[in-house]
Amino acid sequence: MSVQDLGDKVILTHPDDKSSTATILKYGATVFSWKLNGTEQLWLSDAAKLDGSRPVRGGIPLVFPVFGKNTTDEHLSKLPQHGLARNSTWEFLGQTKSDPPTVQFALSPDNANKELTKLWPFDFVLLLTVQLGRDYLKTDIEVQNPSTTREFKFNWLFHTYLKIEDIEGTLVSNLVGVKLYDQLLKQSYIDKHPVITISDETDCIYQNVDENRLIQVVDRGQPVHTVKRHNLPDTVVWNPWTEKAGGMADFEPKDGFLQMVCIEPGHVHDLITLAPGQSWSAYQLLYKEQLKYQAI
Ligand SMILES: O=P(O)(O)OC[C@H]1O[C@H](O)[C@H](O)[C@@H](O)[C@@H]1O
Repeated sequence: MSVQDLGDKVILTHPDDKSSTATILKYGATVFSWKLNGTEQLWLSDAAKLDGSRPVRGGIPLVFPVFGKNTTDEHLSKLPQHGLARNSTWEFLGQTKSDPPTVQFALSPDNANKELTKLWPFDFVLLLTVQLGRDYLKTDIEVQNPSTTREFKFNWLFHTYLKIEDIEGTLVSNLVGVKLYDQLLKQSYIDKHPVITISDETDCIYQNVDENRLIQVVDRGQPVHTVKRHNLPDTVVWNPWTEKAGGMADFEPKDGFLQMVCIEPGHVHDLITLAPGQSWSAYQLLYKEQLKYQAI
């Protein structure tokens, strides 16, 4: 059975390898587990809420229609950090393919968090497609504007928590030479480091990253994760480190930041404007690839 609907969550099992699975919570349409040959690829806090009481701390939370906290847009500025997609229960539309197992989820004002759609009163349809490949996990998003009269502006981001052995031996590659906005320093600069190493709180938005750059998480010389993006020009690299992790009630264990790094593909450097009747789509592909240091 390659797709099981268990009520609050859906489990995909690859037909060629029963130990490769993906589990999606309908709340937030959050992929909170991706096992490849039985090995978990995503980091999930031990204190993550999976009961719909708050966004999932880990996996791949979905960020829409705003990344972070907007302070300028009349409506977006009323929404909580990261918007309403991750704290709404999506409708499971069912299986679109059995091999590779592929399923779809939908969100609109009909089923989105009512308190939040009051604050952001626009008509929208989100369609998330999750595909479990033999050695990859692909998440596609389509954002539709069904209105015939009103445009809306939005950000989109896959807030992906990647599981690693040890942050001290890990680096992130192929972002050299990219302009970033450092959310901690509140400064923009070009990252001239050949690779990113993380030894403290890190919160950087890499902007307009060439789509041909394969972002790799490399653990002691071995690429453990490769992230390919389509139509997602920006990538946030985030690690809360000790103090911030200590301040998050749903972040456990408190030293769990040593086993995770967030690589978050999105469109966040500015707002996308979607005209009436138009749609926008993008995807994130997580897969295994040999080491590829690129100079783009
Ligand atoms: O705690 P959350 O609302 O899930 O946000 C967690 C993090 O998300 C992103 O990575 C932002 O760049 C960070 O500034 C933020 O702390």
